[in-house]
Amino acid sequence: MTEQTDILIRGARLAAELAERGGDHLAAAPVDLRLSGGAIVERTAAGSLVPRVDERVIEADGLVALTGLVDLHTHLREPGFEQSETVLTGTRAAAAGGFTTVFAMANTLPVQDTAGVVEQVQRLGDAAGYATVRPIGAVTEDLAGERLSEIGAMAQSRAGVRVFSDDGKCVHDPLLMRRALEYVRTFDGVIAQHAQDPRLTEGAQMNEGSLSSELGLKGWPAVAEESIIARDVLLAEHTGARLHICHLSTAGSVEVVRWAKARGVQVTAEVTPHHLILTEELVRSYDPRYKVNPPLRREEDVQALRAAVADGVIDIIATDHAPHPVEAKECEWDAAAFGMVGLESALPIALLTLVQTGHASWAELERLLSQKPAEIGRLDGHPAALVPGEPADLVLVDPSGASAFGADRLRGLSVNSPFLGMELPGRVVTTIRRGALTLDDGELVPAEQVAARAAVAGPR
Ligand SMILES: NC(=O)N[C@@H](CC(=O)O)C(=O)O
Ligand SMILES: [Zn+2]
Ligand SMILES: [Zn+2]
Repeated sequence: MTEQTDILIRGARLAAELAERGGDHLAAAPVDLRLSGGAIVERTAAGSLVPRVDERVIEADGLVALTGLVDLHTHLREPGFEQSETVLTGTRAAAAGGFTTVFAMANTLPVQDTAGVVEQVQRLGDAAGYATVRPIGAVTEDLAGERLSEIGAMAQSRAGVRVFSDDGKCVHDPLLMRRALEYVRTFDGVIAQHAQDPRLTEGAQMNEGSLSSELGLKGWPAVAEESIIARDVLLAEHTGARLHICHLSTAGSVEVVRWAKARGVQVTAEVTPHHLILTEELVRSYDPRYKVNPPLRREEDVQALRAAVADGVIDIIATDHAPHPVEAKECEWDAAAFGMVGLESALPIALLTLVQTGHASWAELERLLSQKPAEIGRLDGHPAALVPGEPADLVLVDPSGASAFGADRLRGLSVNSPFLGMELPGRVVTTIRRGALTLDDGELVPAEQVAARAAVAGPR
């Protein structure tokens, strides 16, 4: 059972060859792909490769193949919050969503602010085997915003951390932010900022505007996000370091990032699937499933974010998968936790909001969800394309039709998805990591089998 089986994928269409926006996913010529020893070894026109004895054949007619998805913003919750998610359960959700790598946010307990903790998280990921886990290091000790964490030790550790973030909290002190940028610049790292001015958002519960007044909930102004982004792009310019902005949520943030990019600042930006579709109107229900940080904004913001993906101001889609236990969500709005799970719904929402609306082609989707996040995170061992010689990390998607997104689609420990019950396109059919199946015809491969394969392959 544990030895590596070769895989023959027959008749897949490659996302990379579907470069036209609004085009038909059958427009590309189908290909056969042979995977062996963890790599892609052959690629030919469909119908040319003959299955070998013992080779696993996957019929992919009508399916689109992308390089494995990479999430630069996942909360795996372990260590410390294992009732919400663990590295194992979170990476199972990742595999179900077509992800082969996740970057694990640092707001664990203990916080991922030492070499020991990041190495522990990476080891748990290696052992589980469902996805490559790349820990993110905290910028400040205990996320307290007072002293820089052991950034150098985490970068030099076995985990080789390149992404640092206090996500959940903003690095608010400009001097600390400056020092952190100067530090990561020395080894080509990046600071991923959760842009939220804490003073402007004290007690905030939803987007600030006429609706927050109407509902009597304390507002979260757009300027609380935009002012931090404006400051930080200037600090990035001053230091010459790389800056990444987490979960952009307002039209104004897009304009600030556009301005910075035009000046040549090394800034990249992410948007979550939920901010590409949901608006503050949902808060009228007072259903805490819609409570998230940053808050759901206005329709104009949703449209501006989609347009920013289309014109390249926004670089990537990241899930901000934020699992919370039932008690933290089935309560009054004010008392509920901020956050939504998102790994399993990311690709369907991206198809619905970007590909089906003509904002992005399939080829661009592969950049948004795989190539560019890998580049920002300086991820080693990620395939640049589905061509011979590259690692066999890939996903097969069935874009035809739509179906109700049910709780059965959620494979992590928590069920706080805002998309339950929605008709969504795009079923993730097969996920392959390092040449081994993690998701097989919509079903997760059993944990023992995935772990045994991962043990044979060794840590990446
Ligand atoms: N997005 C959220 O609403 N919550 C995140 C923190 C964060 O991403 O800021 C969490 O850790 O729960
Ligand atoms: Zn955040
Ligand atoms: Zn987050």
